[in-house]
Amino acid sequence: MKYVIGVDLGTSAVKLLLVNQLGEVVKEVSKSYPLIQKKAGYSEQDPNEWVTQTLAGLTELLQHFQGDKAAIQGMSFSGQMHGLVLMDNNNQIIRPAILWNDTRTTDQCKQIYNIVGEKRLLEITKNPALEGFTLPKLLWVKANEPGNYQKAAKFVLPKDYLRYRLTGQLHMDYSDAAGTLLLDINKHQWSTEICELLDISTSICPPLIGSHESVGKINAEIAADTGLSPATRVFAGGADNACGAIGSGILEDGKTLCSIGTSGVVLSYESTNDKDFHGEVHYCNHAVPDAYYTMGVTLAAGHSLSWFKEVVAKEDSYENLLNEISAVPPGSNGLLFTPYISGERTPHADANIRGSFIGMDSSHERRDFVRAVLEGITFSLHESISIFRKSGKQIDTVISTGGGAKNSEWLQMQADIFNARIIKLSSEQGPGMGAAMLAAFGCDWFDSLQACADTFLQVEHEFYPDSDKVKMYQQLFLLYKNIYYQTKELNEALVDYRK
Ligand SMILES: Nc1ncnc2c1ncn2[C@@H]1O[C@H](COP(=O)(O)OP(=O)(O)O)[C@@H](O)[C@H]1O
Ligand SMILES: O=C(CO)[C@@H](O)[C@H](O)COP(=O)(O)O
Repeated sequence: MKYVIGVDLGTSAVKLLLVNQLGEVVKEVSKSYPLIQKKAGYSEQDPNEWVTQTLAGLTELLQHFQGDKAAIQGMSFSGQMHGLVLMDNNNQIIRPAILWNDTRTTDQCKQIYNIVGEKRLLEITKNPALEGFTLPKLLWVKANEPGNYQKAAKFVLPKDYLRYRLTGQLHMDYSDAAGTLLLDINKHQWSTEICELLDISTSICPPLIGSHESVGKINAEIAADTGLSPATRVFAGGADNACGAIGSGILEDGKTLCSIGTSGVVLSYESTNDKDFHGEVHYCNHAVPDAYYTMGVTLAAGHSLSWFKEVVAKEDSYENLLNEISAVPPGSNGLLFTPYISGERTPHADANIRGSFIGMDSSHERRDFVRAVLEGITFSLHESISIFRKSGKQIDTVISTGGGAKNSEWLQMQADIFNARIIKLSSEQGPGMGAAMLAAFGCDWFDSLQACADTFLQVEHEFYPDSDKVKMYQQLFLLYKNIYYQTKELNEALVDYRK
């Protein structure tokens, strides 16, 4: 039997999958690391933690592996997108990574629009200037930490840094580069125009590579430390959402993914890059050669739930907490929640908005709040589904993955709110599975990623919308949508009081 390893460098943890030739997950290991939040709106991580935890994870993954280590033929990566990792001339880390959910860069987004122009930026990158993207972070360091900027020889994204530490080779793949706002997504090359306009040296941009392409072999030292064979081939990998799409079989037009990790994403396959969503959703290169995808992003999806659990039920398991919600009807007995605890991206690109519970009543219990949190997250994702439907896309089936797909009640809620059939695959680890599939394809196990998906991916369960609940949620969604407009001004006024 042959094997590959998929490494998903998430925001909450690195998840490693050992997958055999049949697509079976033989072993799964997860190692978590903290977020560093020095101020409201700031979100950083120490890149060394990613490496330490990945190495510990690989060691654990291989600890009781009985087969021939050389049979583990390939490894690839999926990574949280947009995070800025700055490296000096000696490839040393200059400062902590500034992550995708860090929203300190509103001024830099304005600067990009003033200098490049909104229309030109959309033409080149297909995306608007959003706080979470990498280019505004680079400009923030340039303006606020000139000493660090001067030292910067290269910038990379999180999983590129991890791959570098495992192989000694530095690259960035197209799907992740698409989330930097520096890639000309039609030409598949760094935009010298944007670099020149913003006075950024193109030498800071790393070499580009395809997601399924080989970057070489694992370092001998890393192999010895973890128990891997030094013959293990390493493939570039991709952005977590691109890999999540591959790992969920989103490989042709008409397929839609809902992923609930720390962030939440509704993603749709695009065979071309010529559609115009006016920047309402992100438009990126897929990790599949010559393909694209569009997506709407809820900044704090799973994060809203993990935050709520941390505040009110720290010692409880997710299973216990979510068990309570089946006793609560849709609408959580008159309680609504907006998941804007870190600001929002789709459909409101707004770094200052914050979350609300609306309708709190003395009769409400913890379970009402839990249900309201899940409904609020799902309503937010439904805003992205609505944008896609408005553009003419037919969405009757959605593949659901990520931590949020672990709970059946939540999957049924997705069916009722999206008014679509929800498919749960046998592994909810879409991005890690996608990374494993890129390695399997790179190792020539299959002629195409689709052939790999046909072998690797199995439907475990389907959830169908309940027509009565669909109607209730349609009414509640109208109320939910209104909360943003009713709370926007209040939140602007509260900015000065935040940490
Ligand atoms: N048993 C569970 N049921 C429902 N949601 C869960 C469960 N376990 C974790 N989650 C949610 O999944 C999120 C983590 O998802 P994951 O895909 O691992 O995230 P990431 O890739 O960002 O690290 C948590 O923030 C939590 O909200
Ligand atoms: O910023 C985005 C997409 O634009 C996020 O989706 C990140 O890619 C992080 O993903 P998770 O850690 O939630 O999987």
